Amino acid sequence: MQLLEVNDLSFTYGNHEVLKNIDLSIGAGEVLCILGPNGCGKTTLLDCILGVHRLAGLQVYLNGQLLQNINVKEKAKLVSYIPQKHKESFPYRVKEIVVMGRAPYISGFGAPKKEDQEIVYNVLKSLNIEAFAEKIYSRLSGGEAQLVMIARALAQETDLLVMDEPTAALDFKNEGIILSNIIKLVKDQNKSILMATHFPNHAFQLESYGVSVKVAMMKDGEIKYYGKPSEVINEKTIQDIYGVKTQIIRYNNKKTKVVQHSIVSTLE
Ligand SMILES: Nc1ncnc2c1ncn2[C@@H]1O[C@H](COP(=O)(O)OP(=O)(O)OP(=O)(O)O)[C@@H](O)[C@H]1O
Repeated sequence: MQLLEVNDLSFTYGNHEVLKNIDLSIGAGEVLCILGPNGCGKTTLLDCILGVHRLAGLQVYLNGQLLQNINVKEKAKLVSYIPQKHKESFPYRVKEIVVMGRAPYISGFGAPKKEDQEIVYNVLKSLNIEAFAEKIYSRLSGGEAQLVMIARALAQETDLLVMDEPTAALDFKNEGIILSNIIKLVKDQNKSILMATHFPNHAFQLESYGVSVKVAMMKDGEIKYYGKPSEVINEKTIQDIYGVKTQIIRYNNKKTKVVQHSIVSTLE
């Protein structure tokens, strides 16, 4: 059974058809990267899967259960969401933000138990950010805040994590830190990740580090190419999707000792 299965999903805003006949699936320990130009429907697709948009038919299954049949609390135990940017005006401490991930396990008006606090500490430790615990979340840098969002999702203990452009607005170093953590989550903890990204090279990098990764390349609300990064991302498909000329470079990744692909745009 797949963790996530999407069958023939179409979605319209008013009479604007934004998603057309989307099929995809994610199993345990797999990553699916959604690639595609601005406005092609990536966020709408994530929102349909998260249940933000109401669906009427039999299109989305989480852990074998039809999305509409899962109540909010149960859904929060199956899938967690890591937003692109998260603004928090109240001066919460990091540990308070992360403990919010425990909400589906806390009953009614109950407070987090010792066990919840331990889980929070353990996830902060697993991401090497335990030193942030007492810091005020809204004062963190973009990269630090993104790690805290990942920590909150891990505290939620779901097998599937949905990320909307997890490295948007991050500098080169922080982008690498987030990607390494994604690799660890999948390889060490068998997590599954659905992520929208603007960077085809992210998919190549995950592949070269031995992650089981696929890409869905979208254009105008449709998935036009679907498969392993090294099999579907190339000069032709990128030209079709984004309308830009590129060149794929292949080189030996000294760390992984495998041939890694990288795509660069060739400016005209
Ligand atoms: N709430 C809405 N009501 C009407 N149209 C919307 C709404 N949200 C998005 N759209 C439209 O749906 C299309 C897909 O938008 P979406 O945000 O899913 O694209 P995206 O691929 O995530 O874009 P980006 O890469 O810029 O984040 C766009 O044409 C957008 O204008």
